Amino acid sequence: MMPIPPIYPLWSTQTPPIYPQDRDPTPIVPVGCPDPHSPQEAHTPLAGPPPPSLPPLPPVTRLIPALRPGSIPHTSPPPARRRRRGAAMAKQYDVLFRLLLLGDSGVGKTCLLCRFTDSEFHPAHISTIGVDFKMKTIEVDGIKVRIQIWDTAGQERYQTITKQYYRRAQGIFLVYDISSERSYQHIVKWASDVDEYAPDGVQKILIGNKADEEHKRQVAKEQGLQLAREYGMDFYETSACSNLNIKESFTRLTELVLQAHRKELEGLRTATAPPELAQLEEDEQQTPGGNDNPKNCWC
Ligand SMILES: Nc1nc2c(ncn2[C@@H]2O[C@H](COP(=O)(O)OP(=O)(O)OP(=O)(O)O)[C@@H](O)[C@H]2O)c(=O)[nH]1
Repeated sequence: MMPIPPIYPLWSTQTPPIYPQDRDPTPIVPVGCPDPHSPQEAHTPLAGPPPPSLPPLPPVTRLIPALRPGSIPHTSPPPARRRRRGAAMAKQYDVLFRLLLLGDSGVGKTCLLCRFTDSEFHPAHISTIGVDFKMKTIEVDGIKVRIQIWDTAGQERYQTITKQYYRRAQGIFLVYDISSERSYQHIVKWASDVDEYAPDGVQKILIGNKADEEHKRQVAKEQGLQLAREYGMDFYETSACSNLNIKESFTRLTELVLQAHRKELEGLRTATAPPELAQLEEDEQQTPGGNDNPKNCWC
């Protein structure tokens, strides 16, 4: 029979002895360190004289690259790798640029994106945190256009982050929900933020989403058209749920961006490398959100 160990209350100042049966047979090895008990990792001393002492390491001046506003978060590949990947992608597209989805929380920005890139619709609302993106290549007027579509969080608290992405967009969707008068009224505020933070000449279109919810409609189609006219924008009523005008609206904004950058795109067919209006930052497989988790963020 094993002796019964004494009970040590939590408030006891006495250190309890370690009984052999209490010892953890597996030593704790910090993650990332070689396991000193693993035969493969065992350290074998080198034969011969001890190695000469190494020169002192230079002082570490910067461990983490500074993140400029609107720059690529720390997950982005180094420039050389990006260039190589750009070259590898060269055969697959003629031009690359970036579109941004803006609008109140819950208007359906993520659903529009998922419907367009993956032909999927998610009935649950999981709020985007910060920003996320997906990519898709489409052909417009015989030009293969690779588009990065950035999905931003509609919630007020993320707007300091999301505004940093405006300035690198070539095209912007301003999205409201036809069943929410409030989201329609807020378009004025979104448009004024775009004027303030996005580059001159950025292309915009207005989207009234959830057009399938006719019974809940609070914003007449005419109101959408009127607002779009005031801002000089194209207008679409869409439904991510029933796949109404999704391809049409994404293709239209792409066309507008192409038209706006016609000069830069001249000689496209003779160019050796595709012009990149936006830098190719990551391919889909490597986005933190990936294509599997559209709600992950880069913030
Ligand atoms: N009926 C209907 N529901 C939609 C449509 N688009 C989105 N929804 C629903 O609206 C809710 C919000 O959609 P999201 O795409 O997550 O909204 P969001 O604008 O990305 O929201 P944030 O990430 O918080 O900014 C979800 O429950 C969706 O299923 C649509 O076209 N029709």
